[in-house]
Amino acid sequence: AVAAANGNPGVILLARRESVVEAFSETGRNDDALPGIELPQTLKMTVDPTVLSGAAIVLFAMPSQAQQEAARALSAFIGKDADVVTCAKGMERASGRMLTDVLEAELHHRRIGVLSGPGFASDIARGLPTAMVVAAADIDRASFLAGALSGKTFRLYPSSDRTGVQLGGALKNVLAIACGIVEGAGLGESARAALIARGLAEMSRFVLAHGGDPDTVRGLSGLGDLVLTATSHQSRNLRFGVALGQRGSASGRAELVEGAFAASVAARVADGLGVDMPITQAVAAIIDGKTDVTTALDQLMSRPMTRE
Ligand SMILES: NC(=O)C1=CN([C@@H]2O[C@H](COP(=O)(O)OP(=O)(O)OC[C@H]3O[C@@H](n4cnc5c(N)ncnc54)[C@H](OP(=O)(O)O)[C@@H]3O)[C@@H](O)[C@H]2O)C=CC1
Ligand SMILES: O=C(CO)COP(=O)(O)O
Repeated sequence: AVAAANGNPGVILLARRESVVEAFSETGRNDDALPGIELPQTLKMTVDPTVLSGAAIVLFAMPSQAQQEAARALSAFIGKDADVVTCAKGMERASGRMLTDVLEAELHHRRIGVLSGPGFASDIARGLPTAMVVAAADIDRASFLAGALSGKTFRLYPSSDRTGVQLGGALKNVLAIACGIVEGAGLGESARAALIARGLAEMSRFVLAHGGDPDTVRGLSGLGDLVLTATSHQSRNLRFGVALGQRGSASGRAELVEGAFAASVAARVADGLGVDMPITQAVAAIIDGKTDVTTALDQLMSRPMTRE
């Protein structure tokens, strides 16, 4: 929607359900996803995947665990010269792969980018000021994407560190859950600040182990998104964590909580790589029902002292 609002001609939203397209043509809105928000009149919507063949930029905006399935289903329709950009914040649960690796494996020979950073969909769609980052292996491609998608209220910074940008987005969700747990359990705002700072150190180590730039997570994707989702109740990850902290242990979730997937994937991958990620490990153990909040906190606080 923001790409259409920014004056790009021919922006098409490919929906899965005919009912979404019908509702949009009647109301000019998609109340399922963005209740009450008027979408740009220049936006077109369809369920016909053949529209992808003419697209120069294809944004993959479905949840992380659906990206492979969607790529497989849509691969034949996407042109060979298209830039395909994942907007999801996660890692593939079964394999532990980064989403750029998932898309590269499915969409041979297309350029795969990443869009991430602090921005609630409803804020962006309402035209509130937002700054995010778009990464491509080639910085010139990232600059092209930033120029094509940015507008007066939506500012994209180009980056060539796809690894740092996407892992920042995936891991901040885990830390937002941790901050929610701290809030729900009434552990205080000092504890939240400590989690943000130590969580950022975990992110850096994980990014470095994947060959990315550890400094990337101090930018919009990473610190920026963590500040947003660790403090705003608009965040589904934060709200999920608050409920966990109030109950003391895990139970079901009604909406998409990407960090609940990312916690166990990142914990498993970190174990395999020998990367120290105590907060992520604790969140994964609480969600998987292997420990409770009180025990996890005791373990975090009794870890051997190390230099910051
Ligand atoms: N919401 C937000 O504020 C932000 C979200 N993100 C990230 O974007 C990603 C999507 O989040 P969000 O939009 O909130 O999630 P939603 O659960 O709202 O899903 C988004 C869309 O994905 C579609 N979808 C689900 N499964 C599939 C599939 N297998 N194939 C094709 N399409 C599918 C859904 O279609 P249908 O409607 O038919 O179910 C829906 O239209 C997440 O990784 C999230 O972290 C990033 C920044 C901000
Ligand atoms: O990533 C987001 C904003 O940057 C959205 O966060 P939630 O998925 O926690 O709602």
